[in-house]
Amino acid sequence: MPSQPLLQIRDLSIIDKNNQQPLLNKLCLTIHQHRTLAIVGESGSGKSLLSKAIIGLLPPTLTANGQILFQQQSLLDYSNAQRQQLRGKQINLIVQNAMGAFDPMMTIGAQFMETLACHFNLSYEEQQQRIVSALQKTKLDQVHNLLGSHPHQLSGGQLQRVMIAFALALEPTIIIADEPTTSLDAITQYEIIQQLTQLIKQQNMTLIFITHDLSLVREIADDIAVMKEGDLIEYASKEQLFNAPQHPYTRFLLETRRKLTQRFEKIMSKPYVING
Ligand SMILES: Nc1ncnc2c1ncn2[C@@H]1O[C@H](COP(=O)(O)OP(=O)(O)OP(=O)(O)O)[C@@H](O)[C@H]1O
Repeated sequence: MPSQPLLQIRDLSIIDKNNQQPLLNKLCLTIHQHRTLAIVGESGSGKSLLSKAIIGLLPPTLTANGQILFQQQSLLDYSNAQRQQLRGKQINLIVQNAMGAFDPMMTIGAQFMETLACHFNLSYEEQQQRIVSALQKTKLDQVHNLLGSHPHQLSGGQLQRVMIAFALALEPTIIIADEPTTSLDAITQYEIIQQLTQLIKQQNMTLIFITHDLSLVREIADDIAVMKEGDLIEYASKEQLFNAPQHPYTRFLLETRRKLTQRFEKIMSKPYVING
């Protein structure tokens, strides 16, 4: 039984003001509380633009028409100040390139405290408690050393975990994760996503997860939206989509993945022989 709609997107179009080209076409999507929605689709299909429109970070050369209702409030009618207040605390974005998201001149601890101060009125001790707890939840070691470090002193995996900890510490209603681990190796990627999805469930948050990776989607999603060339072509529960895909493009995506998996399994089942 689906829960309350948290986010309703109605006839959302995004137009390039320079040439009036539509980049997203009258997209309609309802996102329910406490669920994980995966958005999949080929490169350039409009996944990131959709997430930017939700969080209010579209570049000024693009315009959004239609409606984005968050808890019945029309976000496209919000002022910049209202959007800024919502960002981070209510709707939080975790992006792919963690390094670019941090200030290189400030320690992680100082940035964490600054972020919390924007949204909460906490004492120094309360801030520290919240920061350490969020970092530990993402399985980061030596938290105190880490807080004194600058971003360049951390690995890609550590930085991604810190970014997730920032998001969790703000206890947002929705986290949008836009290919958050693409730049990491497969094992670290898998571990981080597992932790992120577990923590999101524990903290009763809603997750929108943007990815190309259908195997990951099968693991973590409740619902799946498939995009192609600015259109939402299919939106269904995971079971429905994997068992009975309706659109030929969705069938093509699933078939391609199945063939790749079969090929991989065939290669792995052969004994390893060194020629020559
Ligand atoms: N600022 C912009 N101005 C004009 N066109 C843009 C802008 N940003 C994105 N686009 C175009 O909009 C389309 C959708 O881009 P978007 O970044 O949302 O794709 P995506 O599905 O997230 O792709 P990827 O998986 O490669 O990240 C693309 O054709 C892209 O070139």
